[in-house]
Amino acid sequence: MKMPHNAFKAALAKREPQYGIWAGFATGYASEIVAGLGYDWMLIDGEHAPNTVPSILSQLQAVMPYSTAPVVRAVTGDTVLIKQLLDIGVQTLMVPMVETAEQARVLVQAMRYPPHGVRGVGGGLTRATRWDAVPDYLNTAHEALCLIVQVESRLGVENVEAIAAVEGVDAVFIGPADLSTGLGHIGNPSHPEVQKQIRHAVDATLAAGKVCGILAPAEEDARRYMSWGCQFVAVGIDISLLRQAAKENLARYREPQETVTASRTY
Ligand SMILES: O=C(O)C(=O)C[C@H](O)[C@@H](O)CO
Repeated sequence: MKMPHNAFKAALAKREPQYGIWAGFATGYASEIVAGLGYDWMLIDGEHAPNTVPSILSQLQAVMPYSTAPVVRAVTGDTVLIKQLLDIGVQTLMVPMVETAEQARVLVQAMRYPPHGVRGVGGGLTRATRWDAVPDYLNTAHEALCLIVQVESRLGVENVEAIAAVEGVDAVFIGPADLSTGLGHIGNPSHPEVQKQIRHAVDATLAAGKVCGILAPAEEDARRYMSWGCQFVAVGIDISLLRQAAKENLARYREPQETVTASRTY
C-alpha cells in the first residue's frame, strides 16, 4: 500500500487556511464524533488530556476514515516518546514549550532515521509502515511527517526567528495560555504585551518562510490572528463546547442554582 497521505501537511504547503478543533476527551469514540463534522484538523492532546500512547492510537484509528487530519501533541519532546508516537502512525506531531533552535533541531533528529537523525527502526512491528506494507518507508517517511513546534514562553518568543528557521520545522504554533502566564498576565492572552509578543512570533515565523498556527476558541481572536497571517487555527475545544452547550440547555428550563465557575483559561 502507498504511504498514507498527510493532507494537513499538503494543505499547509498550499497555504490553505485550516480550521481545527482541540480534542480533549482522550477517547476514540469522542474523537470520531468530532472527526465527522468537517474540521480540517484535530489536535489530539497528549499534554493536558489524560492520553497515553495506546489511547492516542485508538483515536488515530477512529478518525482515519474521516477528512479531519489528526495532529498529535506529545507531552514532551522526548526522543523515545516521539519514536513511539511515530511508530503508531502519527504523521503530524506538535511539541510543547520549544524555546531554542537547538531544542528544535533535536526534535527534527528524533523524527528522522540515520544518517539524518536518530529515529529507531520499528519496521514490520509498526502501524506507521502498515506492518511493512508501505514500500520504502525508511527512505520516504520524512516526506509525510510534519513537525509543529510550540512557542509559548518569553524565551521561546525571543528565539522564534531561529526556531522557525530550523530545517525540518514545518510550523510554529503559539500557545496563548502559557505565553500570557509566562509573561505575568495570568489568564489574559488579550493583554497588549501578550498580543505584541504573539504578533511578533507570527511575523517572525512567516518571515522564516514557515507556517504559523494558534489556539483561539473566541471568534474575534481567531479572525484577528488569521488576519495577522496565522494559517491554522484551533477554533474550538470539544470539552468546552460540550460544557457550554450542556449549561445552555439546562438554563432554558431553570435558572442556575449555583454557578460552578472556574476561571476560564481557554
Ligand atoms: O498555551 C496554550 O494556549 C496552549 O498550549 C494550549 C493549552 O495547553 C490548552 O490546554 C488549552 O486548553
